[in-house]
Amino acid sequence: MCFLDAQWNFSIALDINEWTCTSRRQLISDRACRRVGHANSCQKMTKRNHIIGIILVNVICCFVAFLTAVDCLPQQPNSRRKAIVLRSLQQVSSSANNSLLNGHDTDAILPVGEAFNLFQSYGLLAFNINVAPLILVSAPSSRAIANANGSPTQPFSLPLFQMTTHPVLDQKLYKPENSRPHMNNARGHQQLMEVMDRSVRLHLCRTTEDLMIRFLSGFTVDGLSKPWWAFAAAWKKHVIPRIYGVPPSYLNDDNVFLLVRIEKRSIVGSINGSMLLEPDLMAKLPSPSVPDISGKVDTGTDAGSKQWRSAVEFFLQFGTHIITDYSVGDALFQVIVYNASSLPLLSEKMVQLRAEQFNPVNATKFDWNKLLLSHPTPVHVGKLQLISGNRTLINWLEPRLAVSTLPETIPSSIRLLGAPVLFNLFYRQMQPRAVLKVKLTTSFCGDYRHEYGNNNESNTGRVSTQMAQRHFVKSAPNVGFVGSSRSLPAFRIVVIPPLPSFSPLSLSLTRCVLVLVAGAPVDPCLPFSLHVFFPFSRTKSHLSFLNSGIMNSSPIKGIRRKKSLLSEIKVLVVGGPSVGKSALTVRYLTKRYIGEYDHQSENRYKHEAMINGEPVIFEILDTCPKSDKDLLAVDSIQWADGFLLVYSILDKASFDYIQRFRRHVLEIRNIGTSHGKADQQPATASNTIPCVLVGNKADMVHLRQVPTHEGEQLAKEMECYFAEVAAAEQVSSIADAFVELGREVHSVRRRSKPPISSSSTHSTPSLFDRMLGSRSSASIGSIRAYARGKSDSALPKD
Ligand SMILES: Nc1nc2c(ncn2[C@@H]2O[C@H](COP(=O)(O)OP(=O)(O)OP(=O)(O)O)[C@@H](O)[C@H]2O)c(=O)[nH]1
Repeated sequence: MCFLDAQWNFSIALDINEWTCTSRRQLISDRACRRVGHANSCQKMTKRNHIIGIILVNVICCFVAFLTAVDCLPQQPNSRRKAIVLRSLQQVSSSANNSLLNGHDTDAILPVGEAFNLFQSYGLLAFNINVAPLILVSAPSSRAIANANGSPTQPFSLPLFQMTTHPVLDQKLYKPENSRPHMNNARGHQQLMEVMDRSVRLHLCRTTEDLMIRFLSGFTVDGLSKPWWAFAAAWKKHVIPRIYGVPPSYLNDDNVFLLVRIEKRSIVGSINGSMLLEPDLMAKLPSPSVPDISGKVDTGTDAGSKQWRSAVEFFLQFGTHIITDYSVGDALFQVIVYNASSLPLLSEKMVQLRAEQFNPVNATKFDWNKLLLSHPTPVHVGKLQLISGNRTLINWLEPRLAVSTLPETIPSSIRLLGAPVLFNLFYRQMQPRAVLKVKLTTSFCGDYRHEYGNNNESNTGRVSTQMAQRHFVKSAPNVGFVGSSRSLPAFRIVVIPPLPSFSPLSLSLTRCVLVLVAGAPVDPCLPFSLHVFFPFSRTKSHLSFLNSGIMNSSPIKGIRRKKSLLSEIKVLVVGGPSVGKSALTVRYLTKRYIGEYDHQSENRYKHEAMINGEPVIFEILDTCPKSDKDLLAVDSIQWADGFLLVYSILDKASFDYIQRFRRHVLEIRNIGTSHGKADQQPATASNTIPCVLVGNKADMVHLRQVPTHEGEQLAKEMECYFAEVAAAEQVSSIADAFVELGREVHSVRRRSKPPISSSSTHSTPSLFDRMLGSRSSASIGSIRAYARGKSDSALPKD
């Protein structure tokens, strides 16, 4: 609970949308404060929030302690991040000042220097949550919400920086290459040759560092002659093999590496302008009234150690970077490992390859695999990986690229070079889901920008702080720049994106304020500290961290309503393995697509939504069948009020699964009717079992195995809603499916008389309870015990 002792009262702008209770509580505070129009109300609210906060902190700390004890939490960084998430959920309770922030309803409080990564679907570089300091302002300003009578308010906080976000997936910028070149005419060959020429790269890397340089070649930071250090500084030793898809024993200098990379840059953009500093605050900057920070920052030998009085001072001293250029797309890569003694032969072959220039006309004459996989024979062929982490496409590609030139059959990306038709098909499937290039440029205060270009003064991989600062002092006295000293191992990169507004349908790349801190250890007193995370660090624990984030941040905690007003809808998400059930569920809950999900266990979530103008709580059970044959336990089926039936349009077997599941449910229902309701008319599935049918992965229509009309036909038979969706790309259509299911459950409930008494609303018997009578009620008991979390019973009453 050390964070409770934190002296600072800085804030971050945290885009956690509706899946945190903090924003909701913040909203409530804000609205209440505006209604009353008096600062006292904020204080009262704050007091109450504070008490609730402390209680929740205690509960959550116990939970974290428990997880740590059972070793569920990953090592320090993740657990630290987890603690930060939890902390963020609580600290808003002391955010009276925040309620004065106009237009910052979704802000939450984290101490400056704390942040964690939420956005894992950005490919190589995942951006992180804002840690912009609030500064205390003692006089009212134009941005402050003054009292109704215009009298001066109490001191309040404002964020130091206001920055815009930039939509990097702007549909206007994205031009999907849909037309397939006609392979049988010269123009088609020419087109394909051009595509291959610009997208295929083979890099012979003599050392592991060489490999890293090639791997991170799209990421640059002005002023750094070796920018990869900045980006790779966050790579943990044990994560690096996973990043390359090569076992650790091969990553040494006894070997050389061939990096095969096929890249598709769908969107290339640049961002003009720069960070804005609040004009009100700019005037106050020389002596901002901020809480004292007694932290000590070790900036290495270049800059020396210094006591930083405030975050602002630190910032002024060290300056910032923002993103000025970026590109979004996807890239396939594979690392092939050879013994170092093969280097001369490999170099010779590379020359030969370059001479051929991947011309598809010539490509067919070549046995590319023989050329690169037979002689010299690699000691290891790494995994095929896509930077975006899109496993579906890799699963599709792997069998098509299998070669048996080696002792075992291994998918080889080199095969694509000799198979233009396959290359073309694959290339068109690559979607813009990963950030492939980022250029960070020094910027400050809107009108200043300087580019170092290639800085030859420092060839150590670290910019010379003294040199940078000399420059800044000359040209812009307020701007500083920090580099790492030679004595320290690497840069720590600090990304401070501002007020992220990740719109549901378009990926927004937040322009980052970035502070490079000389390889200093994370210092709790350091104003800004953060790692850059990579998609390959999506370990199981990382995923469970994310899941637990969703769980812990259940909006239920923030609902201030009588329980009985909220009806509960239990939804079972059903479908064969890997159809995208988790992707759909997480997309609905968080509006985000992560790419990889926990396949080992069922996950249960709660989420508040409006159905027909009424608030409801969706309790969603994301199932996890072991195989196509696993049609789920009867208990789970009985538990549900409705089913979200998911199949993948790329997988006929998953469509068949839905049909088998439907029969299974009907059989269970027949058991129910034969036991207790034999005299009843057998109802159709549709009028008793609310369900919706969803065909997922509609973004990959080229690989479709289930035609739309078959989905429609099945939905017609079940008399239910049907849609083809893509969890990877859509939000609203997925939300529609859930809402539609909620409506269906409501209408079935209305049809089934007698109406449910208000006292039992919270534990509304499921449809199967009602159909199967007491037998099922008893069996559900155990599940209910789980479903009734503490958070429910602790709901404050109006
Ligand atoms: N292209 C594409 N891939 C998707 C989509 N939805 C999910 N995936 C991918 O499909 C794979 C499986 O997704 P999951 O959400 O784990 O599927 P699941 O049904 O929960 O899997 P199990 O838990 O094993 O039953 C992952 O690699 C996802 O990235 C989609 O709309 N489009």
